[in-house]
Amino acid sequence: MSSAPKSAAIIGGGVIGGGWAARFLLNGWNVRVFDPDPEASRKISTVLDNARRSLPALYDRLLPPEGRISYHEALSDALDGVDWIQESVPERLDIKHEIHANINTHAPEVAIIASSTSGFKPSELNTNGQRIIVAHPFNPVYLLPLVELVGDPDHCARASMVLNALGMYPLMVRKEIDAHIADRLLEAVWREGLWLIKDGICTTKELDDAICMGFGLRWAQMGLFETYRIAGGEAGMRHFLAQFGPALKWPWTKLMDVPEFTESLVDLISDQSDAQSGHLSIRQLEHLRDDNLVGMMRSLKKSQSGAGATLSTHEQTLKLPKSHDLPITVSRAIPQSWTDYNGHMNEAHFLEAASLATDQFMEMIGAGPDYVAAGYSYFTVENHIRYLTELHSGDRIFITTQVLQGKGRKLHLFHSIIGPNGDIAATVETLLVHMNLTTRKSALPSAEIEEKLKSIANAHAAYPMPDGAGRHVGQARTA
Ligand SMILES: NC(=O)C1=CN([C@@H]2O[C@H](COP(=O)(O)OP(=O)(O)OC[C@H]3O[C@@H](n4cnc5c(N)ncnc54)[C@H](O)[C@@H]3O)[C@@H](O)[C@H]2O)C=CC1
Ligand SMILES: C[N+](C)(C)CC(=O)CC(=O)[O-]
Repeated sequence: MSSAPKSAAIIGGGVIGGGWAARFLLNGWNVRVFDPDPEASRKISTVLDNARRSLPALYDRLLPPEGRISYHEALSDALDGVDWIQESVPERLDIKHEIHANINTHAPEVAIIASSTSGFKPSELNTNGQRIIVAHPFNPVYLLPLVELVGDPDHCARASMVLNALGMYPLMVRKEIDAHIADRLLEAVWREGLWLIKDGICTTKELDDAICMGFGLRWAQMGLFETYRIAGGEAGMRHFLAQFGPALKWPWTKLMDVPEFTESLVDLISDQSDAQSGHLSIRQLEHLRDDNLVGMMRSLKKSQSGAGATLSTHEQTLKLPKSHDLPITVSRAIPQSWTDYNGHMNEAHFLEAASLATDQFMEMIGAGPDYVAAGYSYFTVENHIRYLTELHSGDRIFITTQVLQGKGRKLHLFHSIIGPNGDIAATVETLLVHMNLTTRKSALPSAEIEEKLKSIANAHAAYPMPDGAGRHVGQARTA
């Protein structure tokens, strides 16, 4: 396969097209946009700004260099030589049919052609023998991994590989159905919600509280069926069904009965929504949503649950840069969540970054997860941090790690955190001791590790002692 950047055509650059553009671009693809709206490039730039401040923050590795984005007045231009075509025009079958007919005329033969449609089936889109599949994403497309794939199995399988490489989670919908899987669920909650408000049972805020304070939190890490299995107690799902099965006959839902879509319903919902969130701009709400999503997804990554497992798999494909110098043990962007009220990276996260560097070094010498599972590891017994220059959200940093001593039970490392200008932003000097995890006592490392460390330490001895090594807080105590 050629290593030239791949390119995607984004047809319709609104909320969803803009999100797709960001997902492709930030994963190194070139993006070619076709949208007749003269405001399209401005709107997409704001989505890109959001994506740049949030997507890299999910990862403890750098994403590939950004691709190039271009805007095209003719559809045929936008489709020139592309590998993927993503249609995200408004959800109207007549508009979709018209644009699909044009796409079909100009699309490269090998390109995947996908529609973002929330609810139309491939059989409704492909009325003239086209080869469009559904690739239904979730907003914000640059952060949320789920994409529902519907249509020709071979095309969906190809699409699936691409989506995995973009850090997404393709879900094959095996049987086409109006509104796919996820949107049917959303639609059920949405319709029920409209009734609850129309009938004056609750306001938009109270309904949102009911989601955010309870089952919304559960659903990010386990779905409906796993959480209800647990809700059945020790007897699990069978007990849950025995208890709540009869409720299916009770009037606990109005699902088949949709409130009439009138001006007064629109006013009721919009006014309540203004009262609930009108004090914040859409941009502020987007930032709040994205920062929360990043925080949640990063913590799901630690437990490898739900979207965290997808994130972790993608992260493993992001390689550290090769170095002919001291080894690079971290290469990443600073997430917003690492900054504090002083508007810069908080002190605690310098240690977190250095701890990631130590973990990477452990992998390099063969003391990674398998070694730990075999009952041995290193424990940190001392750290000394020097904060030299400020770092800010979005800054790209890398860390080099020098072995100052690696003999017997002791391992003495010196991490230099290099900021975006190439300056040393901080140094973290770390002393570790090799441990037997069964006895919880210090012990000699394995012969292989001893050997590896010896050769690294010998090579690193050729470098001068780093500035600041051996420092302590030298402030004299005054009375
Ligand atoms: N908004 C959402 O939450 C989600 C929407 N979707 C689906 O994504 C698609 C797009 O929805 P949104 O982005 O929300 O709509 P939008 O209204 O934000 O954007 C639609 C864009 O298409 C452009 N457009 C209109 N006609 C066009 C044409 N003939 N050629 C090229 N561009 C054209 C418009 O100028 C506009 O920029 C729909 O199929 C929708 O169901 C999917 C997931 C979520
Ligand atoms: C409301 N909606 C049908 C446009 C929702 C979606 O398609 C998915 C989402 O992001 O909620």
